[in-house]
Amino acid sequence: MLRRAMFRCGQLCSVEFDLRAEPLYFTLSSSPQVLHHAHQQLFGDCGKLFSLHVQCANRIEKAQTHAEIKHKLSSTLSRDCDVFEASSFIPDVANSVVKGFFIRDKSTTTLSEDLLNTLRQSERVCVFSYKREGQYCWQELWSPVNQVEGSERQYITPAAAAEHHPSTLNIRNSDVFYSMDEAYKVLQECTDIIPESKEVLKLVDEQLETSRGDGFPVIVIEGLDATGKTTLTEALRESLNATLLKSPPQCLAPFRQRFDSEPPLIRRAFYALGNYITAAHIGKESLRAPVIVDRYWHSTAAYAIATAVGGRVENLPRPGSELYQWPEDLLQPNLVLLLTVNPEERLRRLRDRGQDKTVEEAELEINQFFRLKVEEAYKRIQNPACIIVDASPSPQEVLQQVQHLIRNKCHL
Ligand SMILES: Nc1ncnc2c1ncn2[C@@H]1O[C@H](COP(=O)(O)OP(=O)(O)OP(=O)(O)O)[C@@H](O)[C@H]1O
Ligand SMILES: Nc1ccn([C@@H]2O[C@H](COP(=O)(O)O)[C@@H](O)[C@H]2O)c(=O)n1
Repeated sequence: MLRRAMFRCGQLCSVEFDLRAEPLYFTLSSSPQVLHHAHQQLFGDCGKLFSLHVQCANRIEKAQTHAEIKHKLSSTLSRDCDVFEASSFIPDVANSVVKGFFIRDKSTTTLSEDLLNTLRQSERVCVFSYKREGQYCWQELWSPVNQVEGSERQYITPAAAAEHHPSTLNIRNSDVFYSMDEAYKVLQECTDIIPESKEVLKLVDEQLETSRGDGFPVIVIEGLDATGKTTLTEALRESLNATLLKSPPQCLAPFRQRFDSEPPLIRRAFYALGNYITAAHIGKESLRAPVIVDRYWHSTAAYAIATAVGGRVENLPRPGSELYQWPEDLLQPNLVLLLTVNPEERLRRLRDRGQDKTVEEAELEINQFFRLKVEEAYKRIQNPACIIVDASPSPQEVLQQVQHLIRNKCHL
């Protein structure tokens, strides 16, 4: 197999060197180019530098191999190795991103080389190494025996930042699905390796009738975990004499853990299909009574986008991006309410629920960027957009606030 570098001439390349800052951007050229200071810092004076990516035509195998490598790198490499997420892409061109890793090994051991050599024995894994001479740095195909495999030198050439963060380019139909068919295809492609896919597809097939006439209102309650969705949806069910549904629906519960352990392509397709099953239930139930839905497409899209996009909130797709548009073939609710509480109150609620203190604090601290991105993505979703509800007051006050909104917007 021809091994082609992830970082290639003609493409813009990025390395998530520091998650709090912009990625470091560069291109490649066949003539030597002087590195900027920041690039020198990244490449450093340390001994060994590698890039690594999966090259494979089958998207399911590629996603799984990438996830396996990510796990291996983080669990095996010593503290002397830094592993950065890296991409190469064509600016503004959807699905042009090739994802991989950049490894900086400061140790004197051969741990990273041993691991890379093992990975490299797979036809699908390509490893390139970097050499420095003064202010110049270039990449070459890496072979542990001969050190380099005589490929042409490609010099690292500093470049200006891309207008759109690379992780936004591959979201459509990899992280977020905008039609049932696209999500369905992913699970069809998985049936050999994940037998449960067949059962999920069967459940989807059984629920195809999703059209809804002028039935009762459908109200979706969204929000991060521990914002009070369960508490509120139960109270609304009683007070409105409504039917309470969830996405993913109960019939998918036995499969959830299985799909949660899969890479984003497969996991997100599973949740997308869950929404279509819930839509079918909504279609039927809203003929009889108002329907309250605990999480729906806003959650599926917001979590998927926030996970796919590295680093800061500023890296999210811009407001108004088509990535925030509701899928045309998915039943729309009449009202979507987003419960928000400040991080301290959410932490208190998580604690009261009995979650281990250190774990939850670590989660809030480490995932601060993630939480901000999920909340912001929720707010950017359109048609329908969500209405923000301050869920900090007591459960009774939140219920009253929401009942008032439902009366005004849905005339219930
Ligand atoms: N308005 C409120 N004021 C104070 N505590 C609340 C309020 N609403 C819910 N809680 C408490 O906060 C915790 C989380 O609430 P709940 O389980 O309803 O959240 P959730 O959004 O459904 O969470 P998850 O998505 O993780 O299931 C529970 O212990 C609940 O009793
Ligand atoms: N409609 C939905 C609902 C959930 N998800 C995914 O599940 C996670 C949150 O679920 P909870 O049981 O904790 O509420 C979240 O990570 C989402 O990725 C979804 O995609 N779509």
